[in-house]
Amino acid sequence: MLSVDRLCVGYRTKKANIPVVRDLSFCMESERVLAILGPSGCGKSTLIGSLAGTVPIKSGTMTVFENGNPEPLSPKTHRIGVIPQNLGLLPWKTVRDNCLLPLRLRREPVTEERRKEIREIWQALDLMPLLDRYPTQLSGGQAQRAAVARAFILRPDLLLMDEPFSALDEITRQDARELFLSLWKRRPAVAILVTHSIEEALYLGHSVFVMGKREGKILLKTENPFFGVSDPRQPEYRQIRRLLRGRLRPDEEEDE
Ligand SMILES: Nc1ncnc2c1ncn2[C@@H]1O[C@H](COP(=O)(O)OP(=O)(O)OP(=O)(O)O)[C@@H](O)[C@H]1O
Repeated sequence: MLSVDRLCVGYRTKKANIPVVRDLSFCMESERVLAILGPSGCGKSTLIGSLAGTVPIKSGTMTVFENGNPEPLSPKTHRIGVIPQNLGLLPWKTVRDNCLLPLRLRREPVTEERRKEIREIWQALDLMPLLDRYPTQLSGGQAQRAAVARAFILRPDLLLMDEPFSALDEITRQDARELFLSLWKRRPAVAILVTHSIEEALYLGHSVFVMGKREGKILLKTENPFFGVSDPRQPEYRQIRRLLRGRLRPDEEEDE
């Protein structure tokens, strides 16, 4: 389980302090995906960065409970798989080396069993013919698949995804979502997905948050019974979609 309690994060520039997230609290059970929606600039990437350990927090706690024992979330002690907005592939390394880098940094031995699993991930993502290419030699969709592979190869305890499929056309995007889901089901981790797509949030999130423009406030939290359901036609689906759409409109924030 992941617990975030009264998290405050901001940036300091030469001229000002910029508070971005204030007193944000939420809890996630194991093996769940949380999808976060919110207007541009509301602090979604900042939250992802805080959880990944790349953006320093001002106050608050982020705790992982394993077998009931609390431990502060840290990239040193936890496996945190990140798919950042820019994918974060190193241009001077091949797809193979990019994918294996997190394991090498952690000095993890690649056992025969692990090697088999890595191969299966590459095969599932159709990366085998691309392993010796460099990121600049990949299409947007191929690069995205390499970033997804890299995150899953780590066997993450926590998987953080910042608009991982945003650069893809609609058909490739649908394929990428399905691939993500099948990989996640094999080895379910606590996962947080930032997206601008309501449909994507409802396909990939067990629960969905809508963040507001001001101070990373959560305007709406909803459970989503349509996780992994493609082409839902039930009225309840349309109802949740309408609710989320309404909450994403800027003028809806004022009445909170
Ligand atoms: N390094 C930084 N220094 C100063 N301000 C920053 C920095 N990074 C982000 N910000 C500011 O923090 C706020 C939140 O940015 P963030 O990238 O978290 O938003 P976001 O919700 O992910 O946006 P988008 O949907 O456009 O990606 C914005 O006002 C942004 O200008």
